This record gives sequence, structure tokens and C-alpha cells, in this order.
Amino acid sequence: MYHIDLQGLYKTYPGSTEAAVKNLSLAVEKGEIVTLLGPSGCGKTTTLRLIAGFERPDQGTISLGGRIVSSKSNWVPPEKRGIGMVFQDYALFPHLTVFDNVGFGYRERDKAERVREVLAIVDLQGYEKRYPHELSGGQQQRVALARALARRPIVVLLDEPFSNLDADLRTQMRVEVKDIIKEANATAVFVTHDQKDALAISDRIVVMRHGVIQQLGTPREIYQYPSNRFVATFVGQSNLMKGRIGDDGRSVVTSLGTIACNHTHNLSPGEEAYISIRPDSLELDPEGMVCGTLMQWTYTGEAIDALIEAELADGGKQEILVHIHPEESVKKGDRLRFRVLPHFVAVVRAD
Ligand SMILES: Nc1ncnc2c1ncn2[C@@H]1O[C@H](COP(=O)(O)OP(=O)(O)OP(=O)(O)O)[C@@H](O)[C@H]1O
Repeated sequence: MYHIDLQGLYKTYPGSTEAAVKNLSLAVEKGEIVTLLGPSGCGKTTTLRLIAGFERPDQGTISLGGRIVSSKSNWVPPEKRGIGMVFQDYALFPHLTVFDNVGFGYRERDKAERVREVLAIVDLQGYEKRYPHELSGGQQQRVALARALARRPIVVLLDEPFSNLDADLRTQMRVEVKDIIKEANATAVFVTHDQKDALAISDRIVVMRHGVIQQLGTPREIYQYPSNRFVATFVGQSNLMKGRIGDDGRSVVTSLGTIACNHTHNLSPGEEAYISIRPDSLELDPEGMVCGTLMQWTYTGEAIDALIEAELADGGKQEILVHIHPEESVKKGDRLRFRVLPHFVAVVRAD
């Protein structure tokens, strides 16, 4: 039995001709952190709102903790679903102290003890009497998380929780929030359009587009083996080449040359396929098979982000993005050669 079980969900908003969510099924284990990732309008917030009970699906079933909360014949309202929510703006009550914010709506006799317990999990002991405006952004977020966890929810839903934080704090909070959720042994569904959030925090990622799941997998699976062109370019940067599977079944013949790859999605020799080559998968090598001219470059500290106009076997040209080692010295107009490293090379389906 799954802790969260979504089956065949459809949702079309009144007045809209296109469904926001189409035939969406997703099963989440207890204690898992799953992220819904995708561009604006792909249906991730709608999915979260369906789980929370703020929206009603047109079709499909939702079970939380083994109980059906939404189906043709069942409907459990949001406040009875055992949901803890963390919103983008944290939604703390400004006139209430940290203690009262965290304990809000908690009616059990062990309230003081439980509030202290969750404040310890989020590392805010001693802050009970402060007001939200006396806290930093990161601390406010930890209060919001403590409030969501206080009632031992069946599932914690987090809607773009990092979007109000500056870049440094965001990086730190990704780690902290993940640790807190794991320590509380909570099951969580995140919504974000930021791939770094998703890669850092999730056990599994659901990549969505136009209301449809494009790929479901661990961060490593999604990054290393994107299943289609959309996922390859939405999660990380990617150079896409058209080709066909080589006779050995473990390579793709492209106009850059024959490129070995570890994963071919069970496509057969001769079948048409795209290959996704991450910018880190090309390395400067005077003997390398890929040859091109450096058109633009940017030094980022970690690498030189280089735009190369690569020469193709058929006489054509294609721009490719390469991360060159930061100690290399290169200049615009240089003719460079690269070899393709097989890790971070993947066969992807066309759509
Ligand atoms: N209340 C609503 N009424 C009508 N259409 C809506 C409503 N809410 C969302 N939509 C539409 O449903 C689709 C999915 O929206 P949704 O908010 O789920 O996407 P999202 O992936 O969360 O986007 P964002 O990252 O911008 O929040 C969009 O086309 C959106 O315009």
C-alpha cells in the first residue's frame, strides 16, 4: 500500500478547453520526498491542490495514508486529510509568536511538548517568544515547516518554498529542509520550477509538461538518462543530436560521429533516436572526433562555458555547449577538438 496514491487524475478548470492535469498517476512511499518539477503552467500546483483537497478532480482517485480521500463516491475536505502545508510566503501570522504560530490549530493536551519537539527538529529552541518580523527569512521558513509538521501530518505539501530566499540561503535551506523532513520521518510533495531545488531535495522527481508526466525517477536517473528531449533540456543543459542506434546497440551514429552510450532505452539497431550530450561530457582532446570553432565563452570559476560551432560530417554546422576545464586558456575563434565521454550521454526519445 502506498502512502500517497494518485490514480488517473484529470482536472479541467471551468471555462478552460485544455486539461490542467491529464491522466496523472503517482505512488509515493512513506517517508519519501517527491518533487513535481516543470515549467510554468505544466500542472504542478493543480496536482498539489488536488492532493490537498483545494480542487476536486474530474476523474480519478486519491488515497492518503491508505484512506481514499477523493473518488467518484468519496470526498474528504482539506482540513480532514491530515495535510501540513508550507506556502511560498510561509503564511505565518504576524501578530502571533513562534510558539503560537507553530501550535496554531493544535488542540491536543501535549501542545507545549509537541511545539517544543518540532522547534527542536527545526533547530529553533529558545525562539518561542519571538514574532515573525524578528526572524530571518530562513528562520521564518523553519517556523512554517515546524507548523506543518506539528500535527504529525500524513503528508507535507510544499509549494515553491524557496522562491523568496536569496541564492546562498536557498542552497543552505535545501539541505536543511531535506534533513528536517527526513528527521521527522514525514512524507513530502514539493512543487518547484527550479531544477536545482528538485535535484538537491528529492528522492524522486516527477517532470511534468502540459499536465502530463514526462518522466519519474531519482535525480540521478533524470539527469543521466532523460527519457525525452523535453526532459533533457529542461533539467540541466544538453546538446541534442539526431541519429540512429548503431549496429552494436550501444552507440548512436550521428553527424558528429559514432557516440558510445550506456543507456539506449531498449531501442534497436537502426532505429532513429536523439542523443543528449551534457556540456560536461565533452573534453578537450587534440585527437578528439568533434571539431569546432569557439564562438563565445564565459568564465564561471568552476568552468569555461563555451559555445562551439561544431563541424558535422555532412558539411553542416551545429552549435554545441561545452564546459571546458577552467585552467585551459582559450580565445574566441580557436579551433578546438573534443572527445565525448560516455557518462552523461544518453539516448532520448523524440518527444
Ligand atoms: N483557478 C484556475 N482557473 C482556470 N485555470 C487555471 C486555474 N489555475 C490554473 N489554471 C490553468 O491550469 C494550467 C496549470 O496551472 P498550474 O497552476 O497547475 O501550473 P503550474 O505548473 O503550477 O504553474 P506555475 O509554476 O506558474 O504556478 C495553466 O494553464 C493555468 O493557466
